[in-house]
Amino acid sequence: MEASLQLVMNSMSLGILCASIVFILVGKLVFSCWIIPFLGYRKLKRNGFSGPKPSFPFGNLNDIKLLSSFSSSSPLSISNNIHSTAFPYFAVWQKLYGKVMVYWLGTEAFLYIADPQFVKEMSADIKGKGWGKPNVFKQDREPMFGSGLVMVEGDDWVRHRHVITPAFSPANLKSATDMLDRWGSLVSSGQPEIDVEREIIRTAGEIIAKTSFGISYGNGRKVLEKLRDVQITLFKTNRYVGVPFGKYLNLKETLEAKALGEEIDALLHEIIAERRTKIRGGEAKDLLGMLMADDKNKRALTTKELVDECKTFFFGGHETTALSLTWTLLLLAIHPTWQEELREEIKLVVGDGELRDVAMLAGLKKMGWVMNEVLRLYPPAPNVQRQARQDIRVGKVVIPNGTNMWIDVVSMHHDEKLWGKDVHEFKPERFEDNIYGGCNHKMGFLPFGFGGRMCVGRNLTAMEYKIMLTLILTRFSFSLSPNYCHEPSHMLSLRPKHGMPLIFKPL
Ligand code: HEM
Repeated sequence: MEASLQLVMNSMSLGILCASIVFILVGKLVFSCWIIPFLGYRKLKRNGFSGPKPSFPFGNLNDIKLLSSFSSSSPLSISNNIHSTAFPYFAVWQKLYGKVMVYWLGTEAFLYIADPQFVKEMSADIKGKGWGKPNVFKQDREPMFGSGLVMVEGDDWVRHRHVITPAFSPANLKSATDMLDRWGSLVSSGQPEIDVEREIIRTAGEIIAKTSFGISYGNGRKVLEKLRDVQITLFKTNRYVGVPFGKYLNLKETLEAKALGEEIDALLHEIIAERRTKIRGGEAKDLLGMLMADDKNKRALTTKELVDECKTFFFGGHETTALSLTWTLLLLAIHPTWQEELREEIKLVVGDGELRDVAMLAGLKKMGWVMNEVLRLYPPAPNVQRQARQDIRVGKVVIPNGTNMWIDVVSMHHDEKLWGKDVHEFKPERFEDNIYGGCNHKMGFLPFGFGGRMCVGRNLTAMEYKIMLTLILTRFSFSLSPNYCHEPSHMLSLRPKHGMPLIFKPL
């Protein structure tokens, strides 16, 4: 009798324990998925920020999908007025709620900002180290960037940036010449149409693999191909970023990205291990070598940090530069007078010789204007992201601690009020005497971001851009293929959705 009473008591306590655990778990879930976002919503509203009404648990994801489905592409007309094509939902919401408003990715609030004065005021007192990067993207994009420089924060960011910045020295760009040889043989074999997007991304990948990691394209290509696969997987339109348990709604994509991320890590571990043996032999001239040379220093990066930085640089170091060249070739193909202007400038600065001396690049001034104008009209990094790590006062309003921020660079670069009536025209001369291109606000032109977290690779990019464009312009003239279909689209970077076929003629 006593034994069976004990058994009942035991199973009751077990039942109570299980019920308590379930209660706590459900409570935690409701708190993090519903109460916290709801309190955040109220705080943002109290501060006067409005925006499209979110629904639980998807936020505005369904509106984004719906409005994106109306976006159009056209094989015939090429307009540089791209904001409503690439970001139709922001274009619609901006008209309704203004240039600073709130939208929701699942249960994550994002403060959308397309007003340079607001960017200036919100960043006035915050140093690079004080900014966060949205946790929701850190988790989602872990297979691509890990905790590399783009995502890392606080004292770790200071340490990474300190180790990395000096490593940006003039790079070996021989592979650009190899690309042009490849194009030359394609043209002479009777195939004058080339998809320059694919070709240039390949070459820029080759350059970063060689110059930053001292590895052959063969090895680098494996990493780049897998990074590209992760990018495609992560940017499939049907994903639920920000939705609680969203990764389980996209289980196939989540597992695919994770597996690819692990394969990339394994390849990079191999490359790093190989370099460790070489460095002992005294070879440390490229980015990876320099990042590893400090191994005994207490600021040195761990192997996991090195792997993450390699991923970051492999990706960040080739795609943006390649896209700036790709969009340049589009604009030069439809503005042949600018092709001629640049050829004339090259003749004056470089003569008939070869562009060997990096100092010559500074003389290519018009090419610099063209690069800035392309980065204005088609910024390869179309937005800059931050997360508040403290309450931030901007005039009368407060951005609450933890708020994600999405700064819409494309919108600011295409804002008639900032640039004037000719805002959508390709006019490189607007940068002739003015590094801000005549924009009436200094924070209105942000192709490389702003403040302490501004892009570390911007000087390398300018160099690579000028060398590659000089090589292309002195060997070929080019025009647009009738097969080109103009649809700039957002897949982390701003890219031509249907590639960039051009017709090349050797000079
Ligand atoms: C046209 C070419 C490029 C564009 C448009 C571009 C754009 C950007 C932008 C907008 C940011 C964010 C800045 C911010 O948060 O304020 C960034 C950061 C970064 N970029 Fe670039 N980038 C380019 C080329 C490169 C290259 C060639 C490399 C490396 C070789 C590179 C490596 C990085 C890294 C590591 C960061 C993170 C910096 C930090 O948070 O401290 N980028 N870039």
